[in-house]
Amino acid sequence: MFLRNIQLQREKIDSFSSYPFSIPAIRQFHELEITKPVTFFIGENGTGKSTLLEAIADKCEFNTAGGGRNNLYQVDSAASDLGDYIRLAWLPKVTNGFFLRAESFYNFATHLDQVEAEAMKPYAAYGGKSLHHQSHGESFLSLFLNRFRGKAIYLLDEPEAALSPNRQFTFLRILHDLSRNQECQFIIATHSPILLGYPDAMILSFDNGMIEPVEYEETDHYRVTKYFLQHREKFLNELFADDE
Ligand SMILES: Nc1ncnc2c1ncn2[C@@H]1O[C@H](COP(=O)(O)OP(=O)(O)OP(=O)(O)O)[C@@H](O)[C@H]1O
Repeated sequence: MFLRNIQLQREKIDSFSSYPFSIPAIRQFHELEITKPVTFFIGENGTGKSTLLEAIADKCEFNTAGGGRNNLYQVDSAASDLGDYIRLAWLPKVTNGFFLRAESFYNFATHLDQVEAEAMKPYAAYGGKSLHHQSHGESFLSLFLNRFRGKAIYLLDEPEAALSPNRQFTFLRILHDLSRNQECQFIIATHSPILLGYPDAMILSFDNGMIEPVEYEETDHYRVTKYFLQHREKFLNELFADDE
C-alpha cells in the first residue's frame, strides 16, 4: 500500500456553492484514511466518485484523460477541478501507475498508436497489438494483464464497463494477483456487484451526502441484485405495475 490518506484543503476553498465543491459528498469531505490495498468508490450516478478519482489522478501527475505519467496527450475538458485542493499522504511514495477512464479509452488507444508506431517492440505492454484492433473488453484485459505490474497505484473508473461477467471474474483474479504481497494498490469506482465482492476491500459510499465505509452486504449493489435474481418476476411486476 502506498496512498494512505486523502485530505481536502478546505482552507483554500472560497465557496462551496459551485462544482466540484457543491457536490454533497465533496462539500462534507475532510479527510479519508485508506487502509486496504483495494478500495472501491460506490454511490448513485453523480455523487462525485469520478470527480475525486480524477483529482487523485491529477495529484499523481497521471494524464487525467487516462494513462500514466508518460502518456502526454490532450483531450478537451479532461482537467481536474479538484486536484489543486486535495493533499495526498504516501508511505512510501510511488510514481508508477495508471488512470483508466472507460469513457475516454478510445483516445488513449489512439495516442498509443501514435507512440507505439516508433517503438522497438510495438504494443509489448498492451498484448502485442493496437488496442483499436481488440474488442473493448479485450483491450481492457490486455492493459490489465500486460501493463499493470510492480509497485504502482492504479485508479480505475468503472473498469467493468467493457467486461462480461466472466471477464469480471478474470479481472478479480488479476486484482488478487497484483495486490497480493502489497505490490499494487487499486482505487476503483464501480457499479458492479461482482467487482465489489472482492474480499477484504474497503468500500466507500458517496451516498447520503458523505463518504463513508460500508460493508458489501449493506450495499444496494448487493441487495438489489440479490433481490432481483431471487424474485425477478415479482420485481418486474412491481416495476411495471403503473403501465398496465
Ligand atoms: N466539469 C463539470 N462541471 C460541472 N459539473 C460537473 C462537471 N463534471 C461533473 N459534474 C457534475 O458533478 C456531479 C458528480 O459527477 P461525477 O462524474 O463525479 O459523478 P459519479 O459519481 O462519478 O457518477 P457516475 O456513477 O454516473 O459516473 C454530477 O452532478 C455531474 O453532473
